[in-house]
Amino acid sequence: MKQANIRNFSIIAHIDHGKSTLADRIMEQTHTVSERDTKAQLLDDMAVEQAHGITVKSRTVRNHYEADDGQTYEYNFIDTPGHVDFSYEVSKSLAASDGAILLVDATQGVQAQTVANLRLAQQNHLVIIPVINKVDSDAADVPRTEAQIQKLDPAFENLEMLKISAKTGMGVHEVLEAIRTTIPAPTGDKTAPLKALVFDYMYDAFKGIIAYVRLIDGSIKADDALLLMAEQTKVSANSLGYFAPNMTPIGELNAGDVGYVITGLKDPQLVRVGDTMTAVANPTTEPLAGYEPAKSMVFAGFYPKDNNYNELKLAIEKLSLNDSSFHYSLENSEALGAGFRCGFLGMLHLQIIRERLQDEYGLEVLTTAPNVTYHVHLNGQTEPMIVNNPINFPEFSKIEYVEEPFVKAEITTPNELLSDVMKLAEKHKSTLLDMDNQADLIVLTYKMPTSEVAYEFFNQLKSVSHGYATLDTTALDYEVADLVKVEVDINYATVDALSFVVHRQDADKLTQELVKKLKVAVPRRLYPTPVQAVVEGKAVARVDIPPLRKNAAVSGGKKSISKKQALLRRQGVNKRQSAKNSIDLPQAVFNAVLELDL
Ligand SMILES: Nc1nc2c(ncn2[C@@H]2O[C@H](COP(=O)(O)OP(=O)(O)OP(=O)(O)O)[C@@H](O)[C@H]2O)c(=O)[nH]1
Repeated sequence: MKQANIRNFSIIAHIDHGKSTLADRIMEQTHTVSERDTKAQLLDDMAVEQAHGITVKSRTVRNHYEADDGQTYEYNFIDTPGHVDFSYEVSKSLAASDGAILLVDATQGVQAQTVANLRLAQQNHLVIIPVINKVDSDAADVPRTEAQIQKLDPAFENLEMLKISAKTGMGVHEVLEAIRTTIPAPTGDKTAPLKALVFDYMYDAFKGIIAYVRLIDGSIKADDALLLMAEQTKVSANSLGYFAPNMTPIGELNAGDVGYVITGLKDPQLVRVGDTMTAVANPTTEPLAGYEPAKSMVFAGFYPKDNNYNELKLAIEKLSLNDSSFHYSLENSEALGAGFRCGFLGMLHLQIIRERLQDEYGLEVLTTAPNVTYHVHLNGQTEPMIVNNPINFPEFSKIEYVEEPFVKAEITTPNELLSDVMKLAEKHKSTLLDMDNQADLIVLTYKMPTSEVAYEFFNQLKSVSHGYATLDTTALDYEVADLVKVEVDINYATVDALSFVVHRQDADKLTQELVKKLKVAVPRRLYPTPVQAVVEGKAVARVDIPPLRKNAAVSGGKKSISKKQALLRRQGVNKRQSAKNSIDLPQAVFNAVLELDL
């Protein structure tokens, strides 16, 4: 394929505006797949994606398009996820594209994520084709949607926009033509030293690490000796090809192409998304700019449930490779043993990783309460202690002060929901920095503690705005905060894995809520079990879990004395045993903490 006949593009859209449906139609109309094969949304085949109805992981698919000018074009479509937790994935896909289709649902109009994704595309200097979708729907308001899009960018002002139905296929041919006529062909030099952007990775149990690449210059042939520049890792191109949408081997990838390289490499630690791939024989001198590594916002402990630590370790390693914004390190808890401290972009990300462990690896994990990274300044120390695990949060008498991270939170909301959204933000310790109009939407800019945004805020925002408001966050600096560690004692023994850190002002309310939940969640025993929440050495909330059976000392009046004595002896044995036994806690106990509105 001549380079002039290649187009690399993405589709960017607000969630549910029809991106996957349009991708399916494009694959059908270019005969990449037959209509029969396009069962329910081909691209969203990951089980979690189907369960959540959202695209999590980016895919790339090569299509061959026979255009109206009589020529055949190679259309590399790079799918992007639509959720805010995954904007990191979006930037990766966009860096590999030359243009983007900005898809807007005519029944909803421009939404916050439309604006946020457009901004990312503009930062990547992509040519943008706005397209209005769902025009077949009775609820569509095409003129209003068109007017909103026109206000987003001066370039769209007098533009005649494409109006389509991804569902019926109407107008999709015009989109295919616009891709050819509007998005530029890649401009690389096939004869220059190899320079390829590794924009994603996948792990395959048999084939090892598979790198997704966009070739900027040069070419790759099977068996070429390659170099991943970040870690100076040498690999061999065991096999290469493209996705159509299944892996399709090919002998050579050239400048401008998007495809995959099977490296055979087994160690996930040696590869990095955003890396530059070059040839050992004739390496490029200048690596590509790559990406900023994604910073974790939320941390939580993952512990194996059924003694399958090694299996869990392997699964977590593979997932972190496949999802470069998911980080982990090893950790230990007295209550739960060996486990992992995992870093996520947000709570939805955490939930999705948990589900992927279950769906793809059959592994259930115990999850501890989420937290952010704190800077703890100890008395007499100049450097702060970096704490991202409540277990390591130092004892209060040693602490001079604590700092927590803040974010700039940009909330885009329809005008009529403004007051509800503002009330919610205020509840989460925010400071309003700015207020602006964009199309028919209001953009509110707040400064907020990261912990307030990262846990439940997004779900609450979705709920008060019926899904119409969206959120975009950028990290700001650390600031002093009044934080305390809450410890949970069960039967007078601290269960370290249940500890969490909260703002002092919320500690009372949250600990009361917590013990109430624990009263139901902690398994009953033969004797009453006290559960208390402790803050700075003082028990601030307490419940007693009732015993499993009637206590011999207070009931069983009709029983004979010897039977009572036997029962008392059994209870005594149980008490002594339990003092020695490590406590076996079900996920329900951890959920009691996870469900708190921290
Ligand atoms: N009426 C109508 N419905 C559509 C059209 N395109 C998509 N839909 C429906 O809109 C819903 C969302 O479509 P998807 O293609 O899954 O949306 P998406 O943007 O890929 O969603 P995410 O992957 O979650 O970002 C589905 O129920 C589709 O059937 C259209 O042109 N007309």
